[in-house]
Amino acid sequence: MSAEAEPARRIKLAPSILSCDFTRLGEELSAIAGADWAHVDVMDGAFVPNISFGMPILAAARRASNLPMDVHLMIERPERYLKEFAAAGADSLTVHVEATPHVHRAVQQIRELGKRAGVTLNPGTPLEAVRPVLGDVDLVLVMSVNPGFGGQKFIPHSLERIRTLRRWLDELGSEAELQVDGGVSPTNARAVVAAGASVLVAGSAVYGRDGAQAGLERLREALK
Ligand SMILES: O=C(CO)[C@@H](O)[C@H](O)COP(=O)(O)O
Ligand SMILES: [Fe+2]
Repeated sequence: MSAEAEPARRIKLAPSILSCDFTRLGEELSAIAGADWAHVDVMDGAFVPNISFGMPILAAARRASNLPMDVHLMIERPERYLKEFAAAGADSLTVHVEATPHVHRAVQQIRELGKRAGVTLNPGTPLEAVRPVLGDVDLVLVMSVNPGFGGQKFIPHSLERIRTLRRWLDELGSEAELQVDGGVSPTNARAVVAAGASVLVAGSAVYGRDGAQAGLERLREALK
């Protein structure tokens, strides 16, 4: 039976703390204790047109929560900082193919640091760009918005890209997680999972309205 007909895999939820209230970081992390991972968006103002935060905030989040820290590096030449982010508490480190000419080396370095190695690409980048490293990663992230900001609208064509990557991973016999990030909400979560995603990132849909606990619950309900 195809993934389209019946998504059988256990779906992980990874709320993005980019949308949380930073004055209450500890409480905002406690509110998502029922999630699977905390998604940590690092932006450098060069690779993307926004600056978020770096190692000190990751280290604080690490101290405040037992959740695995899933770090999405939207920074130029991420290999310069992998060691520091690993030391600050990252459990997974995801790099953009557009951000380095040495994506394979970066992935190798992440694994040598003992962390989950992830690769990702912008919505406008052909999927072929990640294909050579699919057998070497623990996670593939499909960006379903242009990276840089929370609260954007899901790009519908992303569903096709998720389906293709799911097929490629299955053909390789890869157990890598297929993560989707950007505009994920209770409205589209089922379709994203049906297309083959195993990890959903959600920022504004979790932290946006009436508290993260309720937001997380709505997302889970939508998947039932
Ligand atoms: O990496 C990014 C944005 O660049 C994301 O992780 C966002 O933080 C997700 O936020 P929503 O689109 O779910 O509001
Ligand atoms: Fe992200």
